Amino acid sequence: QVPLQHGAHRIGKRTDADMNRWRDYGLGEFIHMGLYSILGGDYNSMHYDGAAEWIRSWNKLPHEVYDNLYKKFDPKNFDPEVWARMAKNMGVRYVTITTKHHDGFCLWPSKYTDFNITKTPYKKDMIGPLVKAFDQAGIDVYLYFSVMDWHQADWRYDLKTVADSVAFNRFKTFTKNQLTELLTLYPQTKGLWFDGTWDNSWKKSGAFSDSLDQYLKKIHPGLIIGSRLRADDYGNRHFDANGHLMGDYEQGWERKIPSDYTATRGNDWDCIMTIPQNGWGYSKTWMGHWKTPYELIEMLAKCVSLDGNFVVNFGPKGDGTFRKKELQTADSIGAWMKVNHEAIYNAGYLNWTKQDWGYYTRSRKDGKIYMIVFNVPINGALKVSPAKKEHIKKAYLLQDNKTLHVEALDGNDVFIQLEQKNQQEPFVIVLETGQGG
Ligand SMILES: C[C@@H]1N[C@@H](C#Cc2ccccc2)[C@H](O)[C@@H]1O
Repeated sequence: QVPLQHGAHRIGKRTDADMNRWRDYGLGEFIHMGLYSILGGDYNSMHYDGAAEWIRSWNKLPHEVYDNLYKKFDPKNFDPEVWARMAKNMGVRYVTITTKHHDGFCLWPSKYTDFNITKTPYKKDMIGPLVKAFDQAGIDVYLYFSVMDWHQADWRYDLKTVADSVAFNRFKTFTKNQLTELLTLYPQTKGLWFDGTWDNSWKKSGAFSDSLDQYLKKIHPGLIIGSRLRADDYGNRHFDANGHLMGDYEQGWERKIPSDYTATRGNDWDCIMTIPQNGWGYSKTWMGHWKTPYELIEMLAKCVSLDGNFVVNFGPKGDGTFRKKELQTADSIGAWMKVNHEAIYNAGYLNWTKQDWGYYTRSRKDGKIYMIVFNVPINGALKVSPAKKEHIKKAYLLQDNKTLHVEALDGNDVFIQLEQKNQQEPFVIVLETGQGG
């Protein structure tokens, strides 16, 4: 073990009520809204082929032009109730909203920079009404905050000189002040989602990141912060030099999902996912493949089957409305969740052998086992190999309680026989098990 002052201070999962609630969410939503939403990935009739919220880094777009977009920011059709209703209908249980992305523009009336929403034609705070609307809809709110801030003169990518460190110390104070402001203005917030912490300046600030983490949890008990905030004594992020997770959950799964349970290292984690191939802020042109609702539902099932949560990203337009494709996706996922949420909420990993037909989840409430089926074999029989000493007593379709025939095979294995083989969408089978031979 490497001696560390600023490594993980807890080994293993958080087990308090706030974290248990986080663990049971299953499905979440991410929302990226900012100045980049105005451009939608385009400038001067050219399309930026990177992630739309990174357009300020495009060499064809002068920084001054981008930074002056605040003069045009006016989401006239923004209605927090509409955003909350969409999320509720989709079946999400937590939402993460950008308060400040890498460009440094604040969607709340920050008193620590004029680069904020009160200086725009819209003038009004967006974060407060959103936190209220989601909270009233019973959806927990998390605030995304980018440490990297391209607008702040004291931001540094690295600390090479004394002057760098003097400036970055001012920047760290600015950061702490803004975070204190967010938690004070929006006390309903359940957690902070940090981003923009990959540069050397922050990697060299492990002691500060540790003290900031502890300070934020002191002023906001129960606050949930993932592994993207901290760096250890040697600049390691997510996992310290001894391989221990620094954070309440692993926050590294951005547009990727663990291959199996081993890859989760037994930690809490969630996967954040874009509907297009890449790009989090609104883009007029979705490049590459657009994930279908069924692809997203399969990712959801896989994440929950591996003890994680799955978070789908939406990028509203500059006027505050969502593109049709995103509304349709939310509707489709919501329709599936209305029938099958029992296999997703309060559910997690089951240590049975993974089969080709889909994913197992096990309820953390009553131990019920669910088969989320995506691939029905030609023979219409779904193989199940329960763990030793567990045997299948009954199998039935969640959607209509129709009992299915369970055919005993060698040992403890069974075939669940499907009378109807031409399923048109993913479905769930509930298994009731018993102990014994
Ligand atoms: C949650 C996501 N993190 C941000 C990023 C990034 C990024 C930066 C460099 C290389 C690869 C990815 C994206 O802009 C979005 O906010």
